[in-house]
Amino acid sequence: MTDSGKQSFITDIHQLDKKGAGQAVVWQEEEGRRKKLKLTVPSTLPGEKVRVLIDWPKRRRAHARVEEVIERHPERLDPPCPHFDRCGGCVWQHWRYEGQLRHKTEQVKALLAQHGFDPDVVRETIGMEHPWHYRNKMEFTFSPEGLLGLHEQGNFRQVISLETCLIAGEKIVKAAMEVARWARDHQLPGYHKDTHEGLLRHVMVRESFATGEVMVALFATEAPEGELKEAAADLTERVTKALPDVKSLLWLENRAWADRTQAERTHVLAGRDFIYDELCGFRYRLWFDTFFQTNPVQAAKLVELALEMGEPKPHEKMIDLFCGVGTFSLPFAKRVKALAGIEIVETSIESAKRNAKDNGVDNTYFLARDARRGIDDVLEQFGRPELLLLDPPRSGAGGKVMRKIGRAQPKRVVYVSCNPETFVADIAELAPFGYVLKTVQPVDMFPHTAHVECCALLVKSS
Ligand SMILES: C[S@@+](CC[C@H](N)C(=O)[O-])C[C@H]1O[C@@H](n2cnc3c(N)ncnc32)[C@H](O)[C@@H]1O
Repeated sequence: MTDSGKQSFITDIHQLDKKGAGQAVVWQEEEGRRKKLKLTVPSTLPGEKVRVLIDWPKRRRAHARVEEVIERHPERLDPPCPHFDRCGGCVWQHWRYEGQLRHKTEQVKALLAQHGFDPDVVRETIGMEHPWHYRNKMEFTFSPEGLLGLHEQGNFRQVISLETCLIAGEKIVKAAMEVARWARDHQLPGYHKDTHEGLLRHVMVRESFATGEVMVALFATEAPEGELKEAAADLTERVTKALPDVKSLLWLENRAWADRTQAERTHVLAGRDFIYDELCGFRYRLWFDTFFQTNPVQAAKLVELALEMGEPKPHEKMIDLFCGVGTFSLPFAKRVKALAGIEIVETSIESAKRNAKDNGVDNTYFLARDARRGIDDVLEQFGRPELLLLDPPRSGAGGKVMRKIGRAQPKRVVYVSCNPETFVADIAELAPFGYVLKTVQPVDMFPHTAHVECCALLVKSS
């Protein structure tokens, strides 16, 4: 027991949890009985012996900070980012990249085996050659004091003031620092989530690695008018001077209670209200709220992989379910007779249609509909597809959608997943329809985090 009433324990890290933190168990004698406490210990690795300091909590689980690593994992590194211990952006900068990739492969294999699938269909995870500055989009938050930064690990109320970020594109960091200096120089107040007072809420920066174009979007509770007009003009001058690649500088009014980067009104301070990006030779217009793959280097590999696995043919019809703005639709449409894309967000569908037109793709049919209803509508109007690709959100497609896919009987299903757990549950629904899992290829879209993306092929056996 220390002077502060905390207790010190030496313990072994036995495994990692789903979010990438170490797990350990410690025991305490209390009134003659041994009590067990499960610990979550960020920034540790399996097999390490560590000293932690904790308040013994009332519950059986607690978060603990490492005081000392007594026995180090052979792949442990000194994390290069000064914010690593506090920032919620990365969890594994203390682990050699090869170890991260190996862990991701093993995680997918173990999950498949647990659900009765053959783990040998899983290939080694495809990593990045340079796993730094890979993100093409970041959202930063203002603290009530007006400091711009990222959320603290596990604490969405606390903002860590930003000095650098090693996973964001370099222009993104530069733009965010410029806006942070501007806010400080003008002494503009940050927004307070509890009282709903204050002005500055978020900054979202997008950078196209292909075209070089940058979008900077500032979210505030008021319009850039009246007393704010001068400050807005100064923001425009500073940002466009420091970053000539900013082709879209936006001031977005957001008065909603929800803590999201949404807007009631858009004010274009400089340039247009979208930027151009490119992926696999296709050109896309991206607005501030357009979903687009955030690691373009790995996204290009993912699209190539999906094409390789799906083997689209010129006489075939295909469905792209959860198609977004058409990242998979356009390259596939070039190789099939006709493609139908289904997506719930209307603006994404408008964008997909425009992207198809901009790229000279004229055999697509895009439908803004919930996947469940969309499949029925498309099957009715379009007929049975030979090939179906799905790329659902983290929650997965769900049993009803998967059974509809099974009944539609495409010959081949390519499943792109950002959550192995929902992926395994979804593909289990296809087994009774005669689908066999042929290949699972994990692709590391988010180095230094525990996220795992996979591209898988299922083929109808009879
Ligand atoms: C992981 S993203 C994939 C988007 C696209 N394939 C891409 O690579 O850009 C998942 C998409 O599913 C859409 N979505 C979420 N729920 C949906 C639903 N119930 N029905 C149809 N689309 C949905 C989201 O809007 C999002 O665009």
